Amino acid sequence: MRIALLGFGTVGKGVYEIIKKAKMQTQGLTVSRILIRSGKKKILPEMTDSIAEIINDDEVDVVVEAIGGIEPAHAYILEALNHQKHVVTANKAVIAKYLKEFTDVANKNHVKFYFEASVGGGIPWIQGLEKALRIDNVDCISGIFNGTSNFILDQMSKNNQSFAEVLSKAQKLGYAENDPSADIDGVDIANKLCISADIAYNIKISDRDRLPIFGIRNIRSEDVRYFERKGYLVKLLGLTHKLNNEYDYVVEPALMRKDSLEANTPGNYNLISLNGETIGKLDFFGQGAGMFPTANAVVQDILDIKENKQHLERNFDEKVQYDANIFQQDYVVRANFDVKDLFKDFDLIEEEQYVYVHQISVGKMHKLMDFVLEKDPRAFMAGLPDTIQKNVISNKEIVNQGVIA
Ligand SMILES: NC(=O)C1=CN([C@@H]2O[C@H](COP(=O)(O)OP(=O)(O)OC[C@H]3O[C@@H](n4cnc5c(N)ncnc54)[C@H](OP(=O)(O)O)[C@@H]3O)[C@@H](O)[C@H]2O)C=CC1
Ligand SMILES: N[C@@H](CC=O)C(=O)O
Repeated sequence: MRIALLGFGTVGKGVYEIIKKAKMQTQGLTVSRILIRSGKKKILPEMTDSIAEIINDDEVDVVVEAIGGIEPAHAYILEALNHQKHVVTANKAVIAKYLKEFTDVANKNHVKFYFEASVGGGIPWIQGLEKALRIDNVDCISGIFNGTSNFILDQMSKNNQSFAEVLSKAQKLGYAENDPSADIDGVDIANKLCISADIAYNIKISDRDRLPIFGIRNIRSEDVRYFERKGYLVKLLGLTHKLNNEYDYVVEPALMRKDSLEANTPGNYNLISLNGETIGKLDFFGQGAGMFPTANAVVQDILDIKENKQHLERNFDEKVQYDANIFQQDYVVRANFDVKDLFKDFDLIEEEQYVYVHQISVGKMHKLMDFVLEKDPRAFMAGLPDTIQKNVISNKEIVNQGVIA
């Protein structure tokens, strides 16, 4: 099986190295072409700067897209599929946007489009989710989906290092995105949660602007210390529930009890959980970022193609509506002005520079935080998932509160 790598950065190099090792299972795999940018030195004989050369090479069976970003990745993937080449990618940004289009084009051309590495790095999460869906409806997905932000929060907590110091370390280790703001502002998690929800609920999330996303850009060492004194570690979580024909969705910092699985997820590790009707809560744990864990997942997809292993078929056509207010929970806010008036409709407790807001819906909280940020762009907030419950002003029945309850 002949493979063309598009991009020779962290992931591309990792795939190349794993395949070169030629272990029993990877025998028969050859990297025959590598796309690099024009003007870059061709240090390997397989290197080319011509995408047309790759697309028109009849001997290339699988194209691995590892350049990242939206364009030209989107165009290259479509070209490869339309030339009857299987495609494997780790690029969650482009998949979150075009999963349905890629799936349709792959089906039309009778080739595979596989993307295990795009969510959870080396963790077999997509396959685990798809396997759960063979039997169960999945009504909750939650967890730590980003290695860089988890690494930052972990190091800030364990080594008392500053945010900037640890971010630069995560970049050197190859965990962070080209533009690391995607990692720290929650956008990378939002992409991974969209892909997971698309598969779990068989939908296409398109209106991304409505989704509540709050990152860890504003967290300070003093916040980390204060929450630790209260018995919590801060984690950046993604969470979605499905209730009948509605789903919610949020990316936000959360205070996790020190003995929880999330609090004990270290470094670049991810912990992703689902809740299924008969399987109950199922947790997936492993390295969510980095060269070899990610490349490992890419090579697993290539082997699945070689062995003609089918993944779950989805048409992403279910009609499930987004609702920002299915659940409510307690939140804590830090701002440099008095926020009590803004949250006057809720029970409040003030402690040091923090205000705890009792039982506010996720959608309402994120809306009010937009006002807080207008006055104090450095303000921070975190949810307390231990307190999550069905929104009292909604009369929806909770069938199952899922993994976080
Ligand atoms: N790193 C990780 O831990 C993980 C990464 N991913 C995803 O994998 C993908 C690749 O990430 P990663 O390897 O870390 O990124 P890198 O930036 O390390 O590598 C990308 C490579 O692609 C090259 N490239 C970019 N555009 C082009 C182009 N138009 N033509 C040819 N080459 C191009 C870049 O060249 P140049 O250096 O010249 O810009 C670079 O060498 C991304 O989508 C990322 O989100 C997914 C899971 C984990
Ligand atoms: N930047 C991402 C890489 C893997 O998806 C992360 O840190 O998780």
